[in-house]
Amino acid sequence: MRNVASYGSIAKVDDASAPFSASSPAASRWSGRRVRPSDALYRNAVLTVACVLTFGLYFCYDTPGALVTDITADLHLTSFRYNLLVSLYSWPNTVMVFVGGLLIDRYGNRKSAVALTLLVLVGQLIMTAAVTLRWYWLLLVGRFVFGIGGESLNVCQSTIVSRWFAGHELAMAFGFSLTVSRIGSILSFNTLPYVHGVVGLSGAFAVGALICTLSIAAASVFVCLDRYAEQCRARESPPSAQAWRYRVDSVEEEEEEEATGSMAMELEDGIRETTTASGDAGPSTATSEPPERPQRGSARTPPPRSPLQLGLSFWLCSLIGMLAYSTVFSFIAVGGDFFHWRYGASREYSGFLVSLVYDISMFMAPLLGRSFDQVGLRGIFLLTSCALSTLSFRTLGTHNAHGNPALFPRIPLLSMLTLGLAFSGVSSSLWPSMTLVVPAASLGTALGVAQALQNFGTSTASIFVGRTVDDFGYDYVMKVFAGVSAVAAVLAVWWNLDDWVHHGGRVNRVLPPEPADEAELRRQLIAAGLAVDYVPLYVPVYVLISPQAIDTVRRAYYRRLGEGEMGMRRRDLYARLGIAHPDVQRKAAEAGVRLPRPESLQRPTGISAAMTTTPRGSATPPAAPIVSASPARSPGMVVPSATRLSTPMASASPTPSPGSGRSIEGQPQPPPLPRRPPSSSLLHRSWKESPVDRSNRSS
Ligand SMILES: NCCCC[C@H](NC(=O)[C@@H](N)CC(=O)O)C(=O)O
Repeated sequence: MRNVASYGSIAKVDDASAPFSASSPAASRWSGRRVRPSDALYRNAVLTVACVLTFGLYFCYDTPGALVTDITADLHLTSFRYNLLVSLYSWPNTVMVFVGGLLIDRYGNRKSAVALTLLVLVGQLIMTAAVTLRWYWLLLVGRFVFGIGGESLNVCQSTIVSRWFAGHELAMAFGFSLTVSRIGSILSFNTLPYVHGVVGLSGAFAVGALICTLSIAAASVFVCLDRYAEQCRARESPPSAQAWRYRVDSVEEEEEEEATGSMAMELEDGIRETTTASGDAGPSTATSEPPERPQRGSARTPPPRSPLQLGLSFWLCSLIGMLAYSTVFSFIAVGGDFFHWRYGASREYSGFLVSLVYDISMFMAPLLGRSFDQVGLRGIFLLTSCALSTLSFRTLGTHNAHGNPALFPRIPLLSMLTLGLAFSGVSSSLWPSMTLVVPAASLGTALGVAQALQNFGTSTASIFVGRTVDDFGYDYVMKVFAGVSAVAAVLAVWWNLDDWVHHGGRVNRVLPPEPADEAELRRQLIAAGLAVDYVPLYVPVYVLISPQAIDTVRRAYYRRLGEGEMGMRRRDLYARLGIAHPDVQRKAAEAGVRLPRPESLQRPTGISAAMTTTPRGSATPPAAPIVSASPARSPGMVVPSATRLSTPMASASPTPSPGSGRSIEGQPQPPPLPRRPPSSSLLHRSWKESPVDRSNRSS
């Protein structure tokens, strides 16, 4: 047996085995309105903790950069040793972050977020111990552990954001996560030198560890929020609904298969689209609750794909990211030196110019993200950003005929503003697009591969810069960077074309609201026959069969026949009394049915009698007089004998009295029906206002 439970405004079929689930109307009545994962407040909380996840990571990542002079001086590090320390974050991640992505797909976001924030903290604590003990090798170990946790944490954050904010909020949510990450970097550069002055190197690293605990707290809160959302979803989505989702997914899959030839991919795409949500209920759902993570072991759950199955679109996107990020990151690493030596800028101004990339990105990321959500065009903007990078590097590596380092003095500032805008565009459009071109079940793997490529590109570019600058100079390096950015732009053209031809331009489209949006979910449940939309069903039926409706139709009918208000009241009265209306009598005569003559009617004193039997002030209108051959049944009531109709003509009265057609003089009478008040309030009003009645009462 199934019953219908309330799902917000949705009536949904639920299993009777859970008669008082927390989502049942009864439970809702007792518990009041519960916070729903689709609430804006809830989703903002999720976004906040998701952003804070990597705050500690970015703060600590830039600690060596912020304290470069102090670290090298305090620990007596050579340039090689320092660079080895810094690059030990990236090198292992040319492989390790790929493994991390696989594990994230395997174990889910909640476990991964906690484990990875812990790993980042452990790495930072090891580094803190290392600088305290002045053990360089331990510093390397710490940076290694920190890097393994950190890059995978980036992947985890991206999968969380894409699952909770899939749809029309995706890019903006990514933008906010980038902003918080940038704030972590900027805070590190701006505060750590002062912190070092107060508490020394160990203290500065310890502050980083303290900030990492903030990220662990964020991970813990995320676990609670995500789990609660999942519980809500489980309560509100019966197993059959889940099964239906997968059925719909496979339909989508078949449609897409023709275009892509990849059945599994589209099945997973469909699952992401129907379960993300942001959540799944996310119901930002939009109402968005987080998308449901496909459960392993489920017969219908598609397995994560191997990287080789991720498709051309993904690989192009990853390559663009690798080229674009590697030039910017490796330029940032040497930017201060570059501006100082090549342009003669002061150390401070050089630092300011370099930091512009992060500063602009911090402000622009959410703005660009919001724009992408509103107008789409992620692919076009990624292409434009790569072109802007090309322009920026090209101008930085251009000199006038006299060998002066700039075509005009403002080149560094303008180029860095351009590069900042380009970097913002790349980071704001690349990651949301990445989540659109890979199936949800393989997102961790895909982002892991992309990050691994990015780390490989950045490490390689850094080595290239180190080996090239001394022999060929910075101009050469800038020109190579411009060339690499141009290649990225060409790949972006290819990527856009491929997406347009094979996938209908999905990366440039405006995404619809979360599928878990309540309205959409209701539509889906109703379409699947799992919910009853009682508003369309119940209200029209009620309206159609209501006494008011019947009376309105009847009145409209008689009005069309030219009956006035008084005539209709008379009809009401005749109907109530069970007396044949003159029209009826005429028709009966025409039909050859003999009706008693109207003159045989006694004065309807029975009306008064009937009224006296109705308590004053009673909400129940006076019942029509019960017609009975037995006066004993209704003492004081005069039976208008020979006036009751038993012929079909009685039905000429649209609202026959309960007693009509049951009493014809000389004929056997059926047992009297129980008294029942007239159902129409209009009839009641007519009755009360009837002048006949008034005259009867006065008599
Ligand atoms: N969840 C954020 C997506 C990554 C943002 C991106 N960072 C990276 O790609 C890191 N691999 C950078 C690093 O090496 O720290 C960014 O735009 O910062």
